[in-house]
Amino acid sequence: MLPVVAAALVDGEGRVLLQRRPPGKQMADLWEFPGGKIEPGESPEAALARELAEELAITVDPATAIPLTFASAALGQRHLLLLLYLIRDWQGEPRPLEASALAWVLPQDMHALAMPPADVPLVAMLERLL
Ligand SMILES: Nc1nc2c([nH]c(=O)n2[C@@H]2O[C@H](COP(=O)(O)OP(=O)(O)OP(=O)(O)O)[C@@H](O)[C@H]2O)c(=O)[nH]1
Repeated sequence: MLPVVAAALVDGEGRVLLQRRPPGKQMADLWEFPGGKIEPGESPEAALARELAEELAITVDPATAIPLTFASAALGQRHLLLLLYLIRDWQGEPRPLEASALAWVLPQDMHALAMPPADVPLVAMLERLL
């Protein structure tokens, strides 16, 4: 089981921040929610704040991360459990420290982007929940 946290960072216009995975990595060039693997002993919320600092250079208070939905999907030989949190408040301007690009996208417009298979049901949930 691979536990992963990811963030739906939502701006005042209901757009969600996506980042593009860089060339050379697994699932290169796909658009994903910022986030990553939970380290042993780490809470999901702490992992989320750490990943957002590492990937986007923003500061998030773990207590303000709102559990939104999750995805459960096979990922190679492993099984991915992706916990998606809603984040409406952060400090700093997101910068693509690890991604090749960032984009603010309405959920309804995400269908036009190539995303990991596990994210497809998450997009459908965002359309209904945001
Ligand atoms: N952050 C993120 N990861 C996702 C999404 N959808 C999805 O299948 N994943 C998968 O969940 C895992 C996330 O872990 P990660 O971001 O630390 O993985 P990575 O390969 O980029 O980092 P690594 O080099 O440290 O292993 C990856 O296998 C990634 O492909 C998503 O929307 N956001």
